[in-house]
Amino acid sequence: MILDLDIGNTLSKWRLKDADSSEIRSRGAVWTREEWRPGSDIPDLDVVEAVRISSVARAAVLDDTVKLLRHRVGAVHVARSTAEALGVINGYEEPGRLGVDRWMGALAGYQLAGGCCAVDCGSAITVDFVLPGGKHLGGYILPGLRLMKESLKLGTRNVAIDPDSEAEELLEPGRRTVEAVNHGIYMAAVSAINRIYCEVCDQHGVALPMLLTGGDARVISRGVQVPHAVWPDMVYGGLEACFPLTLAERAGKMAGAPKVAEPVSLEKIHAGLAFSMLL
Ligand SMILES: Nc1ncnc2c1ncn2[C@@H]1O[C@H](COP(=O)(O)OP(=O)(O)O)[C@@H](O)[C@H]1O
Ligand SMILES: CC(C)(COP(=O)(O)O)[C@@H](O)C(=O)NCCC(=O)O
Ligand SMILES: [K+]
Repeated sequence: MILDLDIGNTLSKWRLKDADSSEIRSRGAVWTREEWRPGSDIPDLDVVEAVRISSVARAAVLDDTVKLLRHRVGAVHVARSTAEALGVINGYEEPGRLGVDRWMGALAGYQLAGGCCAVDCGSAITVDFVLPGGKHLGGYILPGLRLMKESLKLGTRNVAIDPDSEAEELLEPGRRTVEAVNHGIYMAAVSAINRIYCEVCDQHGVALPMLLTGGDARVISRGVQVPHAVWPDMVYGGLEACFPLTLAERAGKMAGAPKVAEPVSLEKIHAGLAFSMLL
């Protein structure tokens, strides 16, 4: 069994993948915390022959995790942001400083779709661009839905956006504090994503496929007008591509990869932008 770990600022996600059949056998998530214990949080390390890790938590969290796992598991692969990988050139001035979850997402997106816009809706919302040919432009970092809400301190932090809400409802003016906050932060997130996408595609003259991942991807997806696909396992896809272990992975297959949505034409993107500038 292969254990894949995606340690984010809020949640540490894990999944067990069958090394022979490439099927996902189980998955889960625990809060990212300082003294995270893989032995007690993740079931049955005895069946695990290899671990792949993407972590943006404090270095000490990763160090402890790796130390614990090395005792129990033969192979532990830790992903790093590098200047180049799998045909993608990292756009950061200091490539190692790009969040490794963003790098994994960009690599997975490029492997799946060629040039792409990779959006990760977690504690932060990140929007990264890779052009056809593999040039990563860099990206944008915004507070995620939960962080935006907590920063307001209006006593609404415990009333989350219902992930099953329809976008039309979430974009209406709120008539209670909690609604005004939820609808405000939702509007901020989806309009920023739509606008960023249009600006960058227009500027670079290419309509890129968009891929969405992260804990808030489903609800944000409903408000994003740009054609896109949701890929909950996108960060794991980067781990698979960087450290291929199964036959399917060596053949370039990433688990749960969605059908890529055809982007709208550049003309439409340009017209939409021109219109929004008039408002
Ligand atoms: N069951 C859940 N528990 C916690 N957060 C959730 C849950 N479902 C959705 N979320 C949202 O997902 C975000 C965490 O998403 P995730 O992609 O795991 O973030 P990170 O990678 O930063 O840890 C939270 O900030 C919250 O807005
Ligand atoms: C931007 C992030 C905080 C997003 O993390 P997440 O919301 O997925 O927990 C993470 O990718 C990170 O710590 N990045 C380092 C800074 C950078 O990418 O420039
Ligand atoms: K994120």
